[in-house]
Amino acid sequence: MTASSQNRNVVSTIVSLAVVVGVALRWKQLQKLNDEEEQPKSSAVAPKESETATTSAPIMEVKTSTTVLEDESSRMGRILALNSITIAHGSVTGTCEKLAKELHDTLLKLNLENRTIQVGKLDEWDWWDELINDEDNGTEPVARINGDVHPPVLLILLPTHHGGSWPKTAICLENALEDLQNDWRIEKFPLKKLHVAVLGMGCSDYGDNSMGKPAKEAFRCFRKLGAQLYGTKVRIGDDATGNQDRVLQAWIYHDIIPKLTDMGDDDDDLKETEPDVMDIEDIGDNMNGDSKEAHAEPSANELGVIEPREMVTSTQAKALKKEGYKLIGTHSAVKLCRWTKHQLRGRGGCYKHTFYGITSYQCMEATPSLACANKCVFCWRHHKNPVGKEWKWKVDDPHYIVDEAVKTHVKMIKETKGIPGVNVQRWKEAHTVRHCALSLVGEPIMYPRINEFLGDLHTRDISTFLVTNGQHPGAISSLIPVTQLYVSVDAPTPESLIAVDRPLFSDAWERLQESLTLLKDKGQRTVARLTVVKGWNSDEVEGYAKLIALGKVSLIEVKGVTFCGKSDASNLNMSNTPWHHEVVDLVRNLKKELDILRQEGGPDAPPEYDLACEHKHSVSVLLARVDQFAYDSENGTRKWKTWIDYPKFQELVAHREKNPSFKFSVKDYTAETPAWALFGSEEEGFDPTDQRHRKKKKYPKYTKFDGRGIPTHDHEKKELDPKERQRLIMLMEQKLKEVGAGTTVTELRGGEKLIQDASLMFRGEVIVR
Ligand SMILES: Cc1cc2nc3c(=O)[nH]c(=O)nc-3n(C[C@H](O)[C@H](O)[C@H](O)COP(=O)(O)O)c2cc1C
Repeated sequence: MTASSQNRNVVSTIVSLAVVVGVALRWKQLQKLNDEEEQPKSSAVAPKESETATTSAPIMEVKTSTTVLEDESSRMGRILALNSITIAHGSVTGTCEKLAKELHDTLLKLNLENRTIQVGKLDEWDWWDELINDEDNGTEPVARINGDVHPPVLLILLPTHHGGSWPKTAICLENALEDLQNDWRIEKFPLKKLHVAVLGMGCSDYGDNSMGKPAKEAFRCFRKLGAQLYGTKVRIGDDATGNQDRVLQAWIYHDIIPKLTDMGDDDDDLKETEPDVMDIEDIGDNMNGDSKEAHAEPSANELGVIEPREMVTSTQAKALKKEGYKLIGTHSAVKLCRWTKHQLRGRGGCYKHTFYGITSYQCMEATPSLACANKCVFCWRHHKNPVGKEWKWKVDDPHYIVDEAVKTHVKMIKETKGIPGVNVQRWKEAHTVRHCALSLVGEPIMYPRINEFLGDLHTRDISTFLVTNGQHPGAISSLIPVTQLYVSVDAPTPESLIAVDRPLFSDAWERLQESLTLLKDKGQRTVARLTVVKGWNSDEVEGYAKLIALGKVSLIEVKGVTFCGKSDASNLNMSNTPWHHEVVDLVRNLKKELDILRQEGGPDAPPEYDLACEHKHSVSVLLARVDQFAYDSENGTRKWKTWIDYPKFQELVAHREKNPSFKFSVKDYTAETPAWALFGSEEEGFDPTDQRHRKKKKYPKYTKFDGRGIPTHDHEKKELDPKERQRLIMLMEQKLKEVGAGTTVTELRGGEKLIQDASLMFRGEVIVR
């Protein structure tokens, strides 16, 4: 039992249930008064649709009694109010929320007479108070005057979290149900007047039978507490098959609507009879729903089919295409990177150009596996791709994928000809793909024929930058040499890894550690990639250092997260995006921690790293191994060779192809890093052969800003005079009036996003992510 529920019980053991109810009511009112005092006026919430007269459905107005007026600070109506229908969801990544809205819309269209319909998040109610307090705010007399009396209906949508646990957003309900069952002072079937239906969401790819557990538990608890359950089974939607919409429809049309429209004046429901309690253990097998269309897709066994299914469902394909992905075969995709377009227009390349000398306009972003075993909070795909622990889908031919990927990429290049400012010479060269970034979406290393796929790219003289999230150590150890092999290190502790990556594997931390350890013996260039999400994984640098030490990686890339616009599936916003100087600070601290570990010595001591390059434009900094990439110039200054000799790499892999016992290593294909790409250079990692594009050149370049984003220092790093500061403050205030305090994201042609945010107005760049 939780601490909060224990407290509640300690307080309430001194009074009878009747008194508890009274106290609870008063306490709730007092709480609300307190809350009101603490909250600024501007945060007052607008009335819900169902509380206003603006909805098209004939919703009964219930705000007539004194009790309701007393309770007016509450946004949500009472759960046990007669004639109420409450839709409550515990959504974290948006699925249940979306389905709850669809259910709400469907019920509104039914024009159910004399009902209030409300929809909200579970944590908008105090469930203990709601479920023991059946004083319905005076709705009963009003309802009786109007004729029909309907029992309260509660429709719950619950996602599944790790190992079948309830998501944080639903713990409030879990605790209340547990307390209600365990509290000896409460009558036997306290919820007998309540009608309940529960819908579960989960993902069978977790493969641990956890799918829908919270929904099943809720179902059992409500039944134990005497509630009238709609349907004898809990329906469960499955992300892996994308059947959520069908399950919702089955729930609505088979379980909910027949009951809602049937019950009419059926006062039996309100009679204080013993409910028909089904043996709880019987529920188990029936949990998946009783109508065929509500089921998760039938298994291969059921169909007698041996052929595995295709990875991407039609819903997922639609969503991915909408985001600009060109799907290839049944599990691969390419997409034109914004940096490709940037460099074609002479506006600078990506950080891989700065750090490693790739030509961004000859780089193809691709993946042979749209599926992934994580649902990272910063995933720029907003989780529209499938998830899975292991490959269980049809396998396309690797040569077909490479062929189609290149053709599709070149087709997209052709289409860029019309973009203003495209450099014709570069555009022509761009028709030859020279690099492949396998970091687009999903987990490339999951593809069972990844080595053949990579080999095909190498025979076409295409370099390979492969990024894995470290959940498949087996695939890392059997991987052939690639130009650069990355493992994403998204969090420094097991707890933060679960919070940030939201992995399918319960041993995700151990898998990451094993993957990093395997990097030590790969031979070629290896990279630990850190994506900094402010407030999520930006602390505990010591933890990062320990992880990195496991692999003794060649390079450490630290990059600020890119904000990809608001998404149902992500809680990120602009405040999670670090400034470049914050990333630099983190990198300096990381270096210090690595130095400490190195000085401590021992077999796991990391090698020496130093800050080698930066690309301010994409908030990225590179730490490189001194022994592999640094050398002293004649005048004693440190120089770097982080760039790649691509023809040499192709030569080496070709040699290895002929003679598999041939080994080569990092130093065999390094190349000199130009001065403009080095950390601390004037150019901040921006290739001087290109032109940095600044918005209308409206403001001069500033070098320092205060916390609000107002410049404090001019382009020569001199402090601005107070008069100029005042002018800029006024400009910012004016902008704030225009665009508000938050961030607006406008989707531009080609999927780029324009971020409007007053705090960025003096940064001088077009902020397209
Ligand atoms: C952090 C996290 C952990 C999850 N763990 C499980 C799990 O253990 N078992 C399962 O069946 N589904 C699991 N899922 C899948 C969700 O239940 C599923 O994606 C659901 O549709 C999410 O609903 P929501 O978008 O409304 O939050 C998990 C999802 C997340 C984000």
